[in-house]
Amino acid sequence: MPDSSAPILITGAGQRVGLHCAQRLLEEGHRVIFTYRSERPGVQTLRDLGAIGLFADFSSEAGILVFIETLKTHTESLRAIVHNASEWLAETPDSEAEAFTRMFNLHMLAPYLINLHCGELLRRSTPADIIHISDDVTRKGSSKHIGYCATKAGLDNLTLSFAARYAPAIKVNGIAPALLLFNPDDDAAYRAKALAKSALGIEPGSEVIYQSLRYLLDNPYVTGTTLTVNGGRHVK
Ligand SMILES: NC(=O)C1=CN([C@@H]2O[C@H](COP(=O)(O)OP(=O)(O)OC[C@H]3O[C@@H](n4cnc5c(N)ncnc54)[C@H](OP(=O)(O)O)[C@@H]3O)[C@@H](O)[C@H]2O)C=CC1
Ligand SMILES: Nc1nc2c(c(=O)[nH]1)N=C([C@H](O)[C@@H](O)CO)CN2
Repeated sequence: MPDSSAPILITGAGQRVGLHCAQRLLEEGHRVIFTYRSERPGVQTLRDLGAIGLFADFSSEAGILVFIETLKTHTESLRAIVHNASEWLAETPDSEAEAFTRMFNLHMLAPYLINLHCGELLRRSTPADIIHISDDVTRKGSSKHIGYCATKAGLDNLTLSFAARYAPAIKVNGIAPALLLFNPDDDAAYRAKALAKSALGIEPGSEVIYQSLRYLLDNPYVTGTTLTVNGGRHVK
């Protein structure tokens, strides 16, 4: 059974992948602290399961720093930090810079500042992990989500730097998924096109990320690695 004394922090867990992973961590005996930006049914679900929910908006430096201070009033240690919160924004006319800045803050500045300011909380747990949820698309770039892809690529680089900085006390790894879950407004044509991009051709759902998370949490000899979970897009 995992050591349930130090909680796991997972960001953006009010829905979809984050909610699923938080629920699975709770099922397996971990204490969980999660962040949410919007009040959703999943937020109450996690509270009812005993998790601590903290509001956080990582779209600005101020919001990130306020969260860090709030977190430290709720725990003196952390088993792991899972940086899951994300926005998948395409380029839209006249809002390119605003969207880029939001995603830079969310995908890079928040993990950077949280990792730096919470290193001591992680050092009070053995083992200790940081896990960045990135995106397989960083392998080749994206013509339609340029800012998203660039900021996720920056997150991949943070994995390398923090792995070097925090070894051997804290393992730092990434998970780079391709399609996991469609969004409600994805039409049939989009869904067929997306499924055709991978060798395995499925919409796997959130459990494949929990399986990857479990592997990284349990394996004492993996750091500085980003796991590709992409259905074989790279061999298609
Ligand atoms: N879904 C997929 O197919 C794929 C997902 N990924 C990655 O996997 C992870 C999980 O994906 P998915 O579950 O679809 O993610 P979502 O798009 O559902 O986003 C997760 C959460 O991030 C939170 N969030 C967004 N912006 C902010 C912000 N400024 N401050 C704080 N929280 C914020 C949202 O909170 P709220 O709802 O409270 O506003 C949301 O619930 C993400 O990192 C994503 O990039 C990678 C490839 C494919
Ligand atoms: N924060 C999010 N990031 C991503 C999402 C999402 O819904 N939220 N979705 C995708 C797509 O599924 C893409 O992988 C399909 O090719 C990517 N990132």
